[in-house]
Amino acid sequence: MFELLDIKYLAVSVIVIAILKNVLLKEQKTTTKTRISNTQSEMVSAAVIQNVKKAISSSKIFVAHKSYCPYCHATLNTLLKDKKIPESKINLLELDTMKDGAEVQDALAEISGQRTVPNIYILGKHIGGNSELQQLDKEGKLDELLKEALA
Ligand SMILES: N[C@@H](CCC(=O)N[C@@H](CS)C(=O)NCC(=O)O)C(=O)O
Repeated sequence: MFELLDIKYLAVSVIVIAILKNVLLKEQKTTTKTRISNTQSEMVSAAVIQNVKKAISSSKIFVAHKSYCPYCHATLNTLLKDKKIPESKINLLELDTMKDGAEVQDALAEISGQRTVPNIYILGKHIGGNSELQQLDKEGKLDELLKEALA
């Protein structure tokens, strides 16, 4: 009688362990898949990086910005209103409204090490964001740079 019960318990235990093992294995597989797809979605394609580099190097002034960003508004105010740079002389990329803006932002982060906007380049040289632009202006170096860019 006892022996029969023991065998029953043993059989039930083996089944429970097998089910648990199966569930754990399935969970592990899903986690690995999620990690792989996350990595892939964070990758910027070489073609996009190449295109962004080309846009930077072929622009006298390059500003990646976002429509709602107050730092971007300050930068554009400085360049367009204070410094009277014609809009046609600035390569303006509005990342939140353009197609592929998120990818361009990823590429910019890769190229310049800066993820935030505005992301400013003058004559292919990375200036930084709005703080750096305003600092250059305070130091009296911005006018010279802009003059050189528009010469
Ligand atoms: N210190 C920076 C601040 C820029 C900043 O924080 N920009 C925000 C938008 S207003 C940003 O880029 N956030 C991340 C994002 O939009 O992806 C500067 O002066 O440019």
